[in-house]
Amino acid sequence: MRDALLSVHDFSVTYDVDPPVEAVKHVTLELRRGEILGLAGESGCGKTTLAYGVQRLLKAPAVITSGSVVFHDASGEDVEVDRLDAEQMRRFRWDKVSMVFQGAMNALNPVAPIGAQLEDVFVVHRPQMSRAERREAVAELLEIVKVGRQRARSFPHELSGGMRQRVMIAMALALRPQLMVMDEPTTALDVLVQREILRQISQLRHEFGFTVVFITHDLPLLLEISDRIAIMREGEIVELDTAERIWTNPQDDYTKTLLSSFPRLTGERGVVVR
Ligand SMILES: Nc1ncnc2c1ncn2[C@@H]1O[C@H](COP(=O)(O)OP(=O)(O)OP(=O)(O)O)[C@@H](O)[C@H]1O
Repeated sequence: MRDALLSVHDFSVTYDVDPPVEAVKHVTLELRRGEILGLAGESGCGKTTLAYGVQRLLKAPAVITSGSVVFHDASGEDVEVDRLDAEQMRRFRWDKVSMVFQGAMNALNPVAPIGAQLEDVFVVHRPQMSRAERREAVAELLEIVKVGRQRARSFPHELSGGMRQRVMIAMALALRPQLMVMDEPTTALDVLVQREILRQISQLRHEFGFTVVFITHDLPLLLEISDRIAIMREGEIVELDTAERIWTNPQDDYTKTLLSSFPRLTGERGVVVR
């Protein structure tokens, strides 16, 4: 199996407004299997556009103006993402990649128990599963994300924000994707809950072997949880290196500025065991 999971080459996105916004400019990067890649940079630098763009999730006025994206599937097959038709793309998004959005926990249906909502993922995407199998899979998922199987009948409003976000992570894990893109997934949560969830994601990716792209402007957080960090500025990746080297020996002036803008709260990295 190849070490690389996703190869992005010369990828550019422009928002075709007046004047046009070149949101992502000639980005080339390779995601490695099993890593947590942090994507950092100020608001508006293009993080979300890049992450959505490589999955072809952008709508007009966004236009992909250059580049290619190849997904190196665990089966050994190379999937050229830009060549997939609509139906292949839909399946690709669910089976290979999953997303956890900012405030995702508010996307749960308020009038349906969380177990039923998780089950729906299997109803739609694994129609061959029996009801009993689905129920068991849901119970397992709720255990994995430490919500507990006994909560399957709970409604979203009966759960805390942290619990609801765990349910969303369970949903993202349901089909065992190879890549999980998390866009500010825990910013709405208090710091302790956030750390706890991140610790768990880090453990889960070892267990399940998925890759994580974690997007945030919270660089100290990324330093704790990421294997590598890409620093984005004005649509470009100005530096990409291990979290260790970004922390101890940043090369780019902008990275240095970003680092110096955060107070050293603990003086040390590694609150999250990687
Ligand atoms: N629909 C749109 N139309 C026009 N410009 C857009 C649109 N969406 C984003 N942009 C612009 O593209 C640039 C990149 O935005 P993007 O949301 O990708 O940045 P970001 O780094 O993810 O920011 P944030 O951290 O605030 O989410 C910004 O200048 C933004 O104003």
